[in-house]
Amino acid sequence: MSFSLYTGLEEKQWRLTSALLRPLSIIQLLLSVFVSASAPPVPLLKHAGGAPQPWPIHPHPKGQVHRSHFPLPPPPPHIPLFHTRHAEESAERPRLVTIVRPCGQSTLRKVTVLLNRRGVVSFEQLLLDISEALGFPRWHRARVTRLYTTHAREVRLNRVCDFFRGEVAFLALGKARPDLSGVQEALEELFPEHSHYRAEALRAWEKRLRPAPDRAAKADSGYSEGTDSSETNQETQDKNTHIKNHNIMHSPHHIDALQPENCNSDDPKCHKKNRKPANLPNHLQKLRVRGRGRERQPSVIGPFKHEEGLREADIPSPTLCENCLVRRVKHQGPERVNPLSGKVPLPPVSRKQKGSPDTEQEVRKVQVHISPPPPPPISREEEKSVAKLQLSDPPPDVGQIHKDTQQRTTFDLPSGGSDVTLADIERCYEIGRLVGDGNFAVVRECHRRDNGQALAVKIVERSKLIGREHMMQNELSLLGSLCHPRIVRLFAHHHTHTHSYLVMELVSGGDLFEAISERGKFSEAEAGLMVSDMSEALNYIHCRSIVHRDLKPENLLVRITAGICRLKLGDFGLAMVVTEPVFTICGTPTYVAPEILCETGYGVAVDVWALGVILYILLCGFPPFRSRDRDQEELFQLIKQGQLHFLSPYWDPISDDARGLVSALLQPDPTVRLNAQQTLQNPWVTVMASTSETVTSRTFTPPSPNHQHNLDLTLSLLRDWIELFSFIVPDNTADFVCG
Ligand SMILES: Nc1ncnc2c1ncn2[C@@H]1O[C@H](COP(=O)(O)OP(=O)(O)OP(=O)(O)O)[C@@H](O)[C@H]1O
Repeated sequence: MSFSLYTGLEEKQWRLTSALLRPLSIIQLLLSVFVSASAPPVPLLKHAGGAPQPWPIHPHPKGQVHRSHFPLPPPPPHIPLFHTRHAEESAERPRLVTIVRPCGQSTLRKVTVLLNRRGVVSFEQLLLDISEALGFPRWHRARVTRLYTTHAREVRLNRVCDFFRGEVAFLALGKARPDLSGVQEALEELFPEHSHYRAEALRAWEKRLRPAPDRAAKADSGYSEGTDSSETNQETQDKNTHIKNHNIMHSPHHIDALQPENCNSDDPKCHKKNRKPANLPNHLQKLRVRGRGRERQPSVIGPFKHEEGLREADIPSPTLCENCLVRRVKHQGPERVNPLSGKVPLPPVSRKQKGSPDTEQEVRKVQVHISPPPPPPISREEEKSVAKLQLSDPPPDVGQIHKDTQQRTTFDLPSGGSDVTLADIERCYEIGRLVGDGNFAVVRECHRRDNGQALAVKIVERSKLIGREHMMQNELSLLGSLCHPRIVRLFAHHHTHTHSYLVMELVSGGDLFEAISERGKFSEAEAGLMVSDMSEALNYIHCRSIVHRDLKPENLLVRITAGICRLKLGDFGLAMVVTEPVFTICGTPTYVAPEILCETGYGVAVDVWALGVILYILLCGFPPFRSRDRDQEELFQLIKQGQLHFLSPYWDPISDDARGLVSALLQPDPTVRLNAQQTLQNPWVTVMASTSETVTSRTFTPPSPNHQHNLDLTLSLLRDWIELFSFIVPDNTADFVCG
């Protein structure tokens, strides 16, 4: 789902909204207001439908980069960078973090704190504050001197951001080497119901705490008694454990990082995957991918510009269990004992606040929770739902579906309400690595336990949808009713008390946003094929009077065939059936059509506008409408004016036909704009698409038994390929996008 405009809201607003509905949030709100008093207020814009909707009129002063916003081309000074908030990924967003301190023979200690990045003055201070929160003042010999992720990765000086990313649980250690049983106990405390996850984490700890027969091996273990071990040890570790290092550096998910067997280091696919984790925060993705060997525009980096030493793999990602942790913390009423912390979250502990008597009082109030409350008994209803889940129809094979697009599969699974538990879902699906995340959901690869079929599961935290439940319903009812090769298939959906799980076709090539981030721009042939794919999908839904309303690269999933991107449309959170003009303002700023902004009523043509914006980006690497000062109001003015410029030199090599199509799609008047079917039939699209498809299919010509013949054929195809592309895009290799 996407609520980019709806929910480009400031943290405080979101918390305010949520707080009306959840008692704990009121406390969180107060805490976050307390810690982020410097954040500017954001006005609410009147929602066309009547209800006020949050609308981020002012750009975020910290310059955070929204995933929907591409890094803009650096050379011409008149092309600016612009950003909006991305509250979920914001490092400025206060984080609820649970920290457990294994204490050897004595009982472990645990605390959940609400931390704000802005309040952290230094890493040392953070350690001291956490230590104090756990009941170990700075003079105590058992004070906290090291912090580790649950998978044994040390949080170090230059990785303070780990604390403000997806990880929500950490282990705090002192100078003494911890024993494995203590760690195990801590993990049990954190993840009582997730034995598999615990086992993974424990394996990582076993490696980390491996006995050190000599100095080198000790360094390799990553834990030493010294205080300056981290960097040196890490370096040694990097050198000594090649495979592990390979995975740690590049794995998109730290569970993978601990499973070198999952990745064959000789497999180029594996290398590619590892090179750019799908779950990397967007601004860092851009930073890493596009910054290779170039000077970067500092503002692109946003709040992370001071963390240049950061590595991709250093960014942890949330895990299923950790999501559950967040969920649990969030859903406890303040009067109830928090199963993780034993108390409601504390305000951030920082040097700034430490002096204030209030904060110190809060810190002293920390009560250490030793044992988790017993799990709630499984009700009869839940038992029934397990049975239903297990007896449900299996999702059909994806290939089969596309052979027969008429085929419909019904899933007699519980939907709506709290019908199943996470344990039920885990019994049916093995939920694995993160493949993507959005504002409201994380998407993970999963496998059906009965037949091993690989699928994707989109996990939506329901609390994030408060007041927007209809968005989920849209996705379920509309996407569930569609069956087209260019549209991601929804197979089933399950709902627990707190989360919704949408089981979908797995599209393993990432999304178009990542592809653009990696490639910068595409040849006309590739762009033409992608436009053809998008138009097919749009034509299919528009014929059913469905408007997507959030067509953007993030919602286009990629399947790479012979190096060529084929697209599938996903995320129908904003989709709706349109029978008369719609006035609701929604979408994503870069792609929003002028008629949406003008509030004159709109229809399916808004998707075609977005298609035009995407085509423009595909061909040159930056969007057609850009605000010089990252001012969203200005951006909207530019969109409404609809004056299109094909900037030189970026557009110089691009054909008139391509430009013509861009202009026809970006017609401010929707009645003059091409529709999806006309786009599909556009001569440039048909030629480019067939060119790309021909090259793809020729590349896949079945090999002849004659090896030499095969070799010749490959070489000739390669020559064709090079000639073809150098003819279409003479400067195809030039990469001028945002270095
Ligand atoms: N079926 C799938 N297979 C593989 N990856 C997927 C799939 N569906 C989604 N993803 C990945 O997960 C990301 C987030 O998914 P999605 O856009 O549906 O979430 P969201 O929270 O609704 O997003 P938004 O930020 O637009 O609201 C996508 O950008 C994509 O990279």
